[in-house]
Amino acid sequence: MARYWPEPAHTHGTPERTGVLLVNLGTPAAPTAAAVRPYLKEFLSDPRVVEIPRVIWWPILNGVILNLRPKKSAEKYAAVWSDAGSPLKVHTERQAKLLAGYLGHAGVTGVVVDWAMRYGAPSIADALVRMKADGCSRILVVPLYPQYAASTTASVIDEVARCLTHWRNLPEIRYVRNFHDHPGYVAALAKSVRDHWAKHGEPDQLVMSFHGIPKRSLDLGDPYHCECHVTARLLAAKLDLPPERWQLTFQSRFGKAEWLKPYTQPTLEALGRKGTDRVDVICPGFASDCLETLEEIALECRTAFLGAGGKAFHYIPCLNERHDWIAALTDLVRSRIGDWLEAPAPAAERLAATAQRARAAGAER
Ligand SMILES: C=CC1=C(C)c2cc3[nH]c(cc4nc(cc5[nH]c(cc1n2)c(C)c5CCC(=O)O)C(CCC(=O)O)=C4C)c(C)c3C=C
Ligand SMILES: [Fe+2]
Ligand SMILES: [Fe+2]
Repeated sequence: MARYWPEPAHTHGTPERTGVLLVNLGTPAAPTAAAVRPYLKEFLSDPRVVEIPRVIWWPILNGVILNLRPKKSAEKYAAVWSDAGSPLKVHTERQAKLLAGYLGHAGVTGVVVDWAMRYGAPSIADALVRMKADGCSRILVVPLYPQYAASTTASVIDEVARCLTHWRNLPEIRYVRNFHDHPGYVAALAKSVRDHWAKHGEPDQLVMSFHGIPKRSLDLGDPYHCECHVTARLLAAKLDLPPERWQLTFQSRFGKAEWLKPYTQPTLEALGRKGTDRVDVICPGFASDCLETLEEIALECRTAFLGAGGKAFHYIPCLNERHDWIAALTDLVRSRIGDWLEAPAPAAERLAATAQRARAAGAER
């Protein structure tokens, strides 16, 4: 008698697998105005990012902004672009590859790790289709933003949900909401600072600069501001820094409205003016170096601080491919998918299907 072990019908013969999807913000395909324009259009059309009524925002976006900003932004991108491409994309892809390796090393086998960008390519839609083809019936989405913000984290979840509106047979989905206080992430940040100081000595002041958001978002209940403060306090505590040796600032203001304060560049200029010799800046809200860190901080803010009278400016890189950070990410992912790995859900279905086939085979005999 032929014996076989049927796959659960609903997977149509493909195995049940767990997928992990890392998502970052997105970046243009090239450092040119022609490539920056469609990227900015997609990004700034997201109602999670610009919360102004469309009738007002649309003419501003399609008029002034998309005519003037692409050229200026492209020049900034050109200053940080590498042979491998946009730093944000390069680091995110490497992080995904490393995570897959670390999970395997930790004995977590058979997990599909993929990566995508919220805006531009590679898209979340394509990643979900690839993961489905790979047999992923459970997917953990990991927005690579340590601090939750509606404009970033929630926007990733919106997009995942939007993509799945076209599907019939949905995977089980979970997402990491934040990891601003994850001990491994904070320890990796602290170690990256200590590594820098071991080589270059200590500064007078450590500035922790986070990407800003409009102040209105805080007033409406966005937890981002508080989560940035928690990360900063945890990092300062791990470094044993007294309050007078560090401060938190917000960078990358966009538009004319008030954003979270204090603003990074004016703070650095004030430090330069009042005679602070050396400032180190770290950007703990970015898991990867990108335009906002490499251009705005490491180039523009350096010039501003030195121009205001500062003597030395050090930029401490993002966690990027650091071993301790990828280990923390592995730990974070494992903690969220552990039950998916331990208890293979199809077992009950398999047994039921096998019993049914056995009964049917018996009836035929
Ligand atoms: C780290 C978290 C981020 C938050 C919060 C965030 C909010 C936010 N950003 C804009 C507008 C722009 N941001 C741009 C670049 C950019 N932003 C983040 C991260 C956050 N943004 C990253 C990682 C990057 C870099 C992308 C890269 O390719 O390297 C840009 C594009 C560049 C430019 O033209 O200045 C814009 C525009 C808003 C309006 C906002 C909150 C409402
Ligand atoms: Fe941004
Ligand atoms: Fe707060």
